[in-house]
Amino acid sequence: MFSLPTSFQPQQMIVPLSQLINALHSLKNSATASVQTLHKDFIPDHSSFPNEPSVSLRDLGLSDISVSQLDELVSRLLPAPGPQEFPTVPSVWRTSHISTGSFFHNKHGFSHRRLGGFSSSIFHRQYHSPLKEVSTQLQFLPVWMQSRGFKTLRTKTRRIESGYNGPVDSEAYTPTFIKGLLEREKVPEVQSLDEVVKQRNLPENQQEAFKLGFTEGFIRSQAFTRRSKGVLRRLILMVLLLVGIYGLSRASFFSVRFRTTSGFHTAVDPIQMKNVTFEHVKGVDEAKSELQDVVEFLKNPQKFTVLGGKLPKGILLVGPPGTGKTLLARAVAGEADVPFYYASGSEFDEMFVGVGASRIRNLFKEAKANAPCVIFIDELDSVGGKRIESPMHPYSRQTINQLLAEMDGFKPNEGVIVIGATNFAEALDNALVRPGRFDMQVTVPRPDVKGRTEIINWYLSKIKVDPAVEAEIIARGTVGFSGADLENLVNQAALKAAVDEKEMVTMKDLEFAKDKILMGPERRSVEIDKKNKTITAYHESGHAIVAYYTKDAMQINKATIMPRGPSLGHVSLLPENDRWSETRAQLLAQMDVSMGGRVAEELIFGNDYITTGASSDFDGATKIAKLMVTRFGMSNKLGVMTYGDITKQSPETQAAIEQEVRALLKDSYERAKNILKTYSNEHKKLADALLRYETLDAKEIKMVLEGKSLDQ
Ligand SMILES: Nc1ncnc2c1ncn2[C@@H]1O[C@H](COP(=O)(O)OP(=O)(O)OP(=O)(O)O)[C@@H](O)[C@H]1O
Ligand SMILES: [Zn+2]
Repeated sequence: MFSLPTSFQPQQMIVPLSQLINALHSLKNSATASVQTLHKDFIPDHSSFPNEPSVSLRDLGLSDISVSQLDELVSRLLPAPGPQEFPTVPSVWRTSHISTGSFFHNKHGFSHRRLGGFSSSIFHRQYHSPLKEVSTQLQFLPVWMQSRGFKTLRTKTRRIESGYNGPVDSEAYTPTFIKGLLEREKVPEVQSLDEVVKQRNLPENQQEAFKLGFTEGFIRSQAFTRRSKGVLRRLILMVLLLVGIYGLSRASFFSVRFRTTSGFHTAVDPIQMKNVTFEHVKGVDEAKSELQDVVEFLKNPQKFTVLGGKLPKGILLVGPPGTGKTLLARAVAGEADVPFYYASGSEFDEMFVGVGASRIRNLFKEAKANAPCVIFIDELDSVGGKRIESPMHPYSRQTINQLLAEMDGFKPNEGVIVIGATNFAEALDNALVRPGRFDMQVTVPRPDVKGRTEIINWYLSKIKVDPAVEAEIIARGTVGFSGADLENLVNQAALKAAVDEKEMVTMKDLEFAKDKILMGPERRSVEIDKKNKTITAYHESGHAIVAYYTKDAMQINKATIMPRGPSLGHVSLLPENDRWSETRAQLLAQMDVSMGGRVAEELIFGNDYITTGASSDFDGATKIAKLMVTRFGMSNKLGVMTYGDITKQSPETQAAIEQEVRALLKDSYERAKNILKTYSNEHKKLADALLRYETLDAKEIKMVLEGKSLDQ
């Protein structure tokens, strides 16, 4: 397996919001502010969920930060480029999409682009409103610290939704109207920081400090209110139940419900998960084989220890959200056919003294009585995290100690395996990862192309699919998607097919779902005038033509002039594989394709009519050129050397860098122009076809360029 120095692993790069705010403020005040410190300690990325509440740039008092300042900030936050195991974008990186606007804003934070390798790419012409873009984008920043309050519900719901038709949880049986009642909790209540500050009537000089402090605990207090509201709602539910909507036959349902809703449970019920096995977890073969021993042990603990087998008591599953950690833990229990106890770290993190600790005690007591079994603690970092030691979590130390005491308190041959999940092991309290506790770590990475293909196929196998569907094509275009994201993609495609009253899900539906997730919903309703449509058609064809006729460019997947999210149209390219590294030729090709859009506008409509819609393409090209010169050692003049912080270089070096970047861009521009001049006929044909058909896939583009008719 591909293993890298930890410093390259992007999950490490997560920035506490407070630091980010500080950095943003200092950047705002001085162009040279150093934000290097931001590289250090950090919270995990819980990005993939669109419904998270958010704080916008305005809330941070930064609505007037410029795009280039933000860009500067982001580039400093980025880790050194290098081959990255996960072609993922850490949270902060998302702001870079944002700030440069060069790729789509994308709530999932998937990369179309990453340092040290540019994966699948999208080129587009966009509405011109950079600042608006920036503020929409930044809304995702606080997602980092939202993990605690909201994740439980989400995971829980997801757990229920993905129930594998088995008796997963009592809630799986809840009829729709009650489910609705329960689910309303999921809607986040967003309150801007400024509003909060206003409510408190704080003197001016304390406001900033309050904002920072509050940001740290922001979610916590909300989560708390939400929780109490949940209890209320559930009380209503109880009454409904008592009235007998269910009848006495539902007595067992009732008792479970009661325990989990009372807020102070006294007993914990295991979840039997007979029908979840390793078969259900795709694309994480390595993790599965590492866990195989644990399954054997659970099947027969005595035999195992007699043979001298040494097993950890605790296993830590480490990986980004949605990669199947919970599913894997369930599968371990399922494979061994033992009870599975689910708990979420955030459930233990309580405002009241002793509650968290007593929940832990109960959980272990119950589990030990039913050994062999698996205890799964999701979001372990929210109870056992380093950063937890703050006035906002007064009793977390107590809770951690209880957990440690419990883990120390049973012998390996008792057959209790504690599996903890975290997005990121470094966040955990050191005491937790000491021998005899969570001393085995299993990485659950985002799936690679092969894994993604398997996952897509797996979820496709549950629905009616057009036999012509090629999962691999979708997999290639979804670099950075987690298992949960892919499951969502297939669902969305099925939904789309259903809405269109199709018999089965086709490639078009899958592509549609992918674009929707990556770039936001289509905007069919936007009336775009004919002139603008024509410019967009030529712009996008320009990208496509350059990509088509440049040897080292990636293969074209699709071109469209259908507005989506902030863009007016786009061209997407597909890498053959998840690219670990890129050659100089590939980087140059990528730049040329970026240039194609603007050059097309210029050639067709003349210099006076070029639009602002290409700014993002230039940003993209510039970024690549800069990286080639300063990070990849691909410039002859500057040699094989990296220049970390450009502003710290001598004025001569800075000038040299700038000159090199300019030269690269100019050459690239000329190459694109050459191609578009040479193939001006094809360019026109493609633009016409786009105006007529709106969207063209790879095959159709090829036909148009070969002069074949698309109407049959
Ligand atoms: N590798 C996978 N194979 C099949 N399905 C997957 C995979 N990964 C995720 N899924 C789907 O996504 C759902 C959510 O995944 P799961 O809750 O296990 O992720 P997680 O890593 O525990 O996420 P989190 O950190 O957010 O709790 C699963 O129930 C499953 O339906
Ligand atoms: Zn473009």
